[in-house]
Amino acid sequence: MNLCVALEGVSKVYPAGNSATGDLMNAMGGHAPQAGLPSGKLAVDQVTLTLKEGERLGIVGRNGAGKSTLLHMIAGISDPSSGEIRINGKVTSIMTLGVGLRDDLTGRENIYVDGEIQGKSRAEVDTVIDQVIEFSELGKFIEYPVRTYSTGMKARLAFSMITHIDPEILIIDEALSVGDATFSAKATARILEICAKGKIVILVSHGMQSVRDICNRCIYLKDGRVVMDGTPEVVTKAYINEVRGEDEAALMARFAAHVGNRSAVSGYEIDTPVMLSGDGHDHSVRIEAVQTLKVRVRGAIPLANSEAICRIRIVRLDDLLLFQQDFETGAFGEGDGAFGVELEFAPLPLAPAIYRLDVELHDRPVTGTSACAVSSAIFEVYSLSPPAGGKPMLYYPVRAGASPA
Ligand SMILES: Nc1ncnc2c1ncn2[C@@H]1O[C@H](COP(=O)(O)OP(=O)(O)OP(=O)(O)O)[C@@H](O)[C@H]1O
Repeated sequence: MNLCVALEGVSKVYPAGNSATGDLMNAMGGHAPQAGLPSGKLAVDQVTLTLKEGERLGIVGRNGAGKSTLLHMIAGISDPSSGEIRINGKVTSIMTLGVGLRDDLTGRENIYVDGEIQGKSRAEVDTVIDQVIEFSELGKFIEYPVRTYSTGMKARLAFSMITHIDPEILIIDEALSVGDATFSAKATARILEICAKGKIVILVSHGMQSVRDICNRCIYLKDGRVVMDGTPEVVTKAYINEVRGEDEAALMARFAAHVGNRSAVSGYEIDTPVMLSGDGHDHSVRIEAVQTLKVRVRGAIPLANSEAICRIRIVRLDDLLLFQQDFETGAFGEGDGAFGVELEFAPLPLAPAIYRLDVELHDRPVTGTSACAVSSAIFEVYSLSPPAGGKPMLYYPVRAGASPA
């Protein structure tokens, strides 16, 4: 028998109101319902695809693109709303590793139960059980109830069980992201072994490297549609570039909204903060890592308030708070309601990336989050000797040149 998976115009619509997320996604850009399809969330849209023996398909796409829905239909867990799925061969699916395990049974007992579900006799399971246990690296834990296992241990057991039953068509959803790096490498090698025997594998993963390592074909799913079908190298590269472009634009837009000086209460003002290196030069835009940095803040508070607080924060582009300190403005008062605060980092303990400096004025020691005045600036920390592996993309939404407002 020639193993084969064939999808012809397969669509899936989740009825409206089935999930809050589904409704929201729909409202934010779901497609208009196709003729003959019920209204609701169109999760998979007219997918036509044929997989032959020896093909290892990776499916990539953003959250909510329809990857799991597509896999569930191929695995027979749910039916398409329209279209046809033909399958030659026995489908074995690992949807979420460890979910099918019985918590009250030991690891060993679970292997027998799973064998029975797969149609194996106890004697047949006996011939592979030692290999399964060895592969799982669970040691003595194999005799303990599964409820005592960590998520990673459950994943190892489930993966070991599944790959020792010679699946014909193996469907894996994110399985390889579970477990430690060593086991994940072993799991990848095991899948390659299965593939070498000419089987069909369908893998959904957010790990582009897993897709490149395991698959020889890849589709990019976007809003339920196949927008690209090609080699894993080409498709994953195109996907990463597109996602990165969208993420960078979204992140910069988010940050840009925070940049500038704003005064919410009259009398409270902050000038754009100045950043100085150890030699006194202005480095407000680009600062070299591991150098001394001074932050100089100037502004005004009402003369009558000696309790005002100036809060300085440094936030990384992904919103991670890295530094926060409150200063009494009164103690630094320069008369006429003007205040000045200076802060020195010697050296600056920030890795190369894009950051935001927030300065807030509060009329008294901070109790809530509302400030009387705020000033924010974006800056880049760079290194003349960047670590191997390139720049972390999330932290680099723009090239050098972002300037404080
Ligand atoms: N049971 C359901 N009822 C209603 N809508 C659903 C249901 N399951 C999924 N959806 C919606 O269908 C769309 C596709 O979901 P799906 O889980 O297939 O995407 P995915 O690509 O696997 O996402 P992720 O990468 O986050 O797992 C999403 O908009 C999701 O909200």
